[in-house]
Formats: sequence, structure tokens, C-alpha cells
Amino acid sequence: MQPNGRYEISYQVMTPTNSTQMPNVTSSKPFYWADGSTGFDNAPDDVPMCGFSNEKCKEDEYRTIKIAIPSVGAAILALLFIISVLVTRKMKRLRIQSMPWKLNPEELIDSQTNIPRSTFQSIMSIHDNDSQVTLTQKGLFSDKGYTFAKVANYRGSQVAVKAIHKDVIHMTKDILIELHTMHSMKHVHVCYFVGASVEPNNIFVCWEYCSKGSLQDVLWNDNIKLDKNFKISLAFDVIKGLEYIHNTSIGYHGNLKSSNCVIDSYLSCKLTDFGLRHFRKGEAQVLEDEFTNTEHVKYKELFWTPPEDLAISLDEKTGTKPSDMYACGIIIKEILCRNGPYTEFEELTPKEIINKIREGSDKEFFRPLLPVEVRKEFPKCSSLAIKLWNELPETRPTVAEAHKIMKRCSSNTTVVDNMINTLEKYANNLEDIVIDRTKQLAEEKTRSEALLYRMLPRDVAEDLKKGISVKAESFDSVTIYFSDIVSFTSLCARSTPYQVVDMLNALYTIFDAKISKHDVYKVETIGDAYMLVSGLPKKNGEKHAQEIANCALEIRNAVLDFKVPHVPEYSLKIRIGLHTGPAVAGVVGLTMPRYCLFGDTVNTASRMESNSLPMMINMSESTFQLLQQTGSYLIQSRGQIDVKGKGCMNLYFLNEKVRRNNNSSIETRVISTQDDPARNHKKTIKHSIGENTRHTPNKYRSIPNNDDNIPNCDDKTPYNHDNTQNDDDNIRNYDDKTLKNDDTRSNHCQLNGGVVDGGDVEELLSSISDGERSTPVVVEI
Ligand SMILES: Nc1nc2c(ncn2[C@@H]2O[C@H](COP(=O)(O)OP(=O)(O)OP(=O)(O)O)[C@@H](O)[C@H]2O)c(=O)[nH]1
Ligand SMILES: [Mg+2]
Repeated sequence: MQPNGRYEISYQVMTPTNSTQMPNVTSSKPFYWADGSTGFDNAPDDVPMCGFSNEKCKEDEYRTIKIAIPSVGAAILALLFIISVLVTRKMKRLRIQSMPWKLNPEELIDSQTNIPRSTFQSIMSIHDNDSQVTLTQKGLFSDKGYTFAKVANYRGSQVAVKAIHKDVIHMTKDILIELHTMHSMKHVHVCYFVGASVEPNNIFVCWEYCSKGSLQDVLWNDNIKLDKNFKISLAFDVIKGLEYIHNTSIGYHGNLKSSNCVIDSYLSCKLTDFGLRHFRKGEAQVLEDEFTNTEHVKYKELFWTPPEDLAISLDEKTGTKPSDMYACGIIIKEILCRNGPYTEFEELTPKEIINKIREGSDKEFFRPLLPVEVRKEFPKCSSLAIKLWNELPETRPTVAEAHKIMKRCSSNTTVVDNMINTLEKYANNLEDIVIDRTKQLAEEKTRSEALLYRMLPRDVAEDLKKGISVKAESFDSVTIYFSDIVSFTSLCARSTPYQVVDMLNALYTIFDAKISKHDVYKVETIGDAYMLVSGLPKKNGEKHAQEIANCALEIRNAVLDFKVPHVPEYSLKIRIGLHTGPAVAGVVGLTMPRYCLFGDTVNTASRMESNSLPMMINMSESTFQLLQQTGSYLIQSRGQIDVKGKGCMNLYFLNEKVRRNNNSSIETRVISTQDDPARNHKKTIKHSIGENTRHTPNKYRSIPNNDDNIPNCDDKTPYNHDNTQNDDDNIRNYDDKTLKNDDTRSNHCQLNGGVVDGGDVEELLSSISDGERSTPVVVEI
């Protein structure tokens, strides 16, 4: 509405009768709103946009903030990102410019002399002279002659030093980036690029040094055994290393061959001498020695170069990923066959081979031969190698495809895995061996303990084992046994020492078997003398006399049956002596300790033996006393006999054992005439009794001694203690002598504590020898 100074009806409002309806507004004139518009449609809002109190606009303000914050955040992030990219790039540039790969030749130390080498040339000369070499030193003679890596120490690590045949190098951006990338590459199957020296006239590069030499060295070394898994694992290592290189900005190896695959100390294969294309560009072809100068060598070096690269140039290495794959195929062939790429074409020169390769077409091309047996052993690897050396680069499998194929043919185990498996096998085997050895040790221990227990009483041996010194122990009453072989000296004179040893061994083995049944301890054997004791080291009351007596009787029985191995017709005889008394026992000496008995009882027991007769058991009064209490032995009194150093002693022969029957009567043992050991001396006794039928009034009538060498107490003839000189006589005349009884002395046999006169004895013995009768014989005392 425009003001005009007049009041006019412009609007009429018709209110409807029904007040609930909206009033009807009609205008007679058009009116204008404040903004110049007209009509109701353009009428201004009845409520301001933000409300009368701006209440509506508050919410929207927050919405703006909500929208603004992420936008600002995103902007900041984008800014930060840009800044970080810029910083990273800057830092990278700085890093590149800082040249961490740059080597200071002064820091290269000759590994042998530890002298810093300021120039690579000096290192070269040193190593050329003193053969500081790798595995190749062990006799690898390649076509280049002996080819060695030059080795030096750089900051504590061994590095392989490779000359770059350039005088100066202009450090372009590409070179800097290349060296930087090379330096930052790290992979388990790629040699670490340690760095480069870029000093004019002293340009060289250093690579991680792998101690086992190149793959070529290993393959050609017959001393190194490579099993199937190992070969596959080596081929797989090459592919893994190549895959890594192909995925870096370096792009491809460019010089892949078996001499550029090196083996580290973990037998893992690593690729070396790759990349550095910008760095090495324009490098002079330097002929290192007279070998490398030959055409032969030059063409051999091209065995790993694919036909498409050969077509470009024979002198310059080009390189692509498919070229690497081709070389990889050749290397796999070398690994599987363990020979050179074209060893099978001996009749062709390397030049002819290279020409044939160059002339090849897609349909027909010249390649290495994979023998049938190799194809059979490694079907997948062989077919992979064949595919890899396809004529057309685009038809060769990529490294990723090759990886997949290798994965399928490898047993998923690395060389280290194989080694670990082998070690595990060894370890398990070792465990078995340890168990075995422990068992053997335990057996050995048991054996040596058994031996020790045989040589010493168990308690004593235990004490000695524990390092406890064994104190001598005194025993009040023990019975000692001594026996000696009659005429041993003359028997020895007629036998060889070995025969004597055999004889004694056989005899004592029988004795040992006998004593094991009794409570006796074998003290020792000295030559033909055999010594036993009972009552020690374990005390057994008064049983020792019986134990020894029983044992002595058994031994005598055994001797009757014994046949001397080398003189079976000779009847061996022994003298046995027993004595009872106190003794002291202990171990003497540190070297070869012996459990010895001391005391007069020992001497006396020995005297009892020397005063005995062949096949007789002579005993002293003390033993007799103990035995007679048992009433189980047939004992023959010998009367008083002068014993050297002892004077007159009452001596007795132990003839036989008898046993009581249930009615306490005495029963003589029934012994068959064949095996009765007492048979001889029964005869003896019988005869002696027969010859001496005079019944003396004496209570004791003793059997005469019958040995001229053993004097009785009335005899004044000097006693000949060396019985040996008469041994033969003793043997020969044993029966005769026993027949020659001394009338002056009476016979008596004592049974059950009583004495039997000669007649009784005769009767008694005849009852034994007669028969196989077991008639109890009761003897009145
Ligand atoms: N042990 C060991 N030997 C190596 C190493 N690098 C090279 N070698 C040995 O040194 C020999 C010569 O190596 P290079 O000088 O690289 O010669 P190449 O590998 O035959 O040829 P290019 O690499 O093309 O120069 C190789 O055949 C290997 O026997 C390494 O890292 N460790
Ligand atoms: Mg090399």
C-alpha cells in the first residue's frame, strides 16, 4: 500500500454467520507490502523467521556449528596430510641427500690383518695375494679360473666388495634414489646392499657377505649333499627373493645367474648383485684376468640371458621382469640337475649355444635338457623351468605364478625347517640313546657292584662306596677253612701256565658253587690255596663250625668228581684244614683293597691244612668241640700231633656227616658207592681199623697218622714242613700209608659226642658202604 493522504476503503471483511469460519477479506484495491509485492500470496510471515524472541534461530545456529566442525576438521586433516606428505617428501629428500649408503673406505677393514684399507684397490691387491676367499677357495675352478669375492669388515660385519669400473660418478637424482632404495631393501632372500663408495677412482659397492659361497659353488661341490627338499627349497628361495625385488621400485634383478645367488650360513639362498642400473651405467668392461678375456667366458656369461635380450646386445645387460624369469628357469635347471645350464651339450662351444638360442623361434628353440629321471623326481619344478624359459617373454609365468607353483611342489618346509626336523629326529634319537645308555649304565653299575660285592662283604663295600673308612672288627669265634691242592707244584711243572689257570678256574668255579649254599665267606684264593671263613662278616653264633664243616665235606665230594681238563685221568686231591677261634677282620690298603683276616686263628687254620692228608679234612680241637655238640658228624681222632709253631695239638679228621632221624637216633647217610667221596677214605678207615683191631682200654683210640711227614708228639724226627716234596708219594701211597697204621696209637671215631672204638667204626662204616641201606645206626657212648 502506497500512502496517498486519503482514507479509502481498501478492504472489506465479511464475517460469516457461523463464527467458526474464517472471515472473508475482499480488497477493492491492490495493496502493496513493504517489499513492494502485492497480493496475499506475497504477504509477509505473521511470525518472524527466528520467532519473536529469536527462539527458532537458536537451533539452526547449532546446526551450522555441527556442519562446520567436520568441515573444518576435514580441512585440517587435509592440511595435515598435505603437510605430512610434504614433510615426508622433504625428509625423504633429506634422507636421500644424506646418503646413508655412502661408505667411508677408511672404515673398511681387511678381515685378515685388521688394517684399515683406504682404497679398494689395496683391498683387492691384498685379497688377490693372500686368497682371502669364500667357499670358492675350496677348489672351485670355474671358467673364470678361481673366482673369489673380495671380503672386508665394515662396521663389524663381513661384506663382499665389488668393484665398479668407473673413475668418477656424477650423482644424479636417479642414482641417489636408486642407491637409497637399494640400501633400504631388506628381505630374507635378498642380500643386503651395505653401500657404495663414490670417491673418484675408488668406486665400489659392498654387499652382505654370505659365507657359504654362491649357488654355483654349492651345486658344483660334490662334498655338499643336497637332498630333494633342499633342492626345492633353494629354487623356492630364488623365486621368493625375485618376487621381493619385482615388487620394489628396482623392478627387476637384471643380472640373475647362479653366481649371483649366494648361500648364507643358515643355508638360505639370497640374491645379490642386482639393480644399480643407473649407478653402473657406462661402466667399462674391465677384463679382470686372462680368463675373463676369452670369448668362451663371455658367451658362457650369457647362458642366463633370454633370447630377446640377446637380440638387442651381447655386451650390455638390458633386463626386464620376464628376463629374470628366464634366468630363473635356467637356475632351477642347474639346481635340479646339479650341473651347469648347458653341461649336457659338451660338444657345443658357448658361442654356438648362444647362437642357437638367438636363432630360435617361437616354434623351435634351443634350451637346456632336463633328463627324464629329473623330470620324474621333480615333475612340477621341471615343468616350471620349461615354462620359464619360453621363447616369448609374455608367455613366461610371472614371479607370483612361479611362487604359487613352487609352493605346491615344496613341502612347505624351508631348509632350516628341514634342518630342525633332522635335528629333532636326532634329538629324539638322542633321547633313546640316553635312555639306552642310562640302562646300560645301570646294568654296568649293577655288574660292577656285584663284582665289588663278590670281592668285599656287602656292608664293607657299601661303606667304601660312601667313602667311609672301614674299621677292623673283632670276632670272638669264627671257623676258618684252608684247602690246598696236593702235588700242585709237580702238576704245574707238567702243565703250561694256561692249563694251570684253566684247571684252577674250573676247580674254583665248582668250589664257589658249593660255598654259595652255606653261610660262608670266601676270603681269598692264593694260587692253589682256597680260604673260607664262617662267622664273619655276619656273626652266626656257633653255627660257623657246622657251616664250614658241611661246606668242606661238599667241596671234598666235588673234588672226587673233578677231572683236570688237560689230564682227565689224573685224580686231583686236596688237603683241607679247619680251625675255630677269634679273628679280626678289616680292609687293608687303598689300591685293590682286600678284606683280610688277622689273628692266630688264621695261622692255625693254615697249619691244620698243612697237617692234613690228601682228601682228608683235618681240624683242631676247637672246631671238633663245636662239631661234636651237634652230634651229626663222624669224626676220627688223630691223637696228639706236633704242629709247627703250636706244639702238640689234638687233631681230628672230619669224615662224614650223619643226621638224626625223628626218633633222635642217629642215622648215617646212605651214599652210593659211585659218588661217595668218603669211599676212598672209608676204605682207608676200614683198612686202618682192620689193621688195628686191638681194642685199647683207652677211651680214645686214635687212628695213626699214616703220614711220615707229620710227626706225632712222641716222634722226635724233625718235621718236614715242606710237604710238597713228598706230595707225589702221598698221592701214590695214600692208601698204602693209611694201611700202615701206627700201632702205638689207637683208632677212635666219635659220634654224637661219644667215641666209637675201631670195631664199632668198622661196623658202622660197613653198614654205610654196604649199601644202599639206610639203616639207622645207633652208637652207644
Ligand atoms: N661367499 C660368498 N661368495 C661370493 C659372494 N658374492 C660373490 N661371491 C663369489 O665370488 C664370485 C665372483 O663374484 P662376482 O665378482 O660377483 O662375479 P659374478 O657373480 O660371477 O659376476 P657379476 O656379478 O656379474 O660380476 C662368485 O662366483 C662367488 O663365488 C658372497 O656374498 N659370498
Ligand atoms: Mg656377482
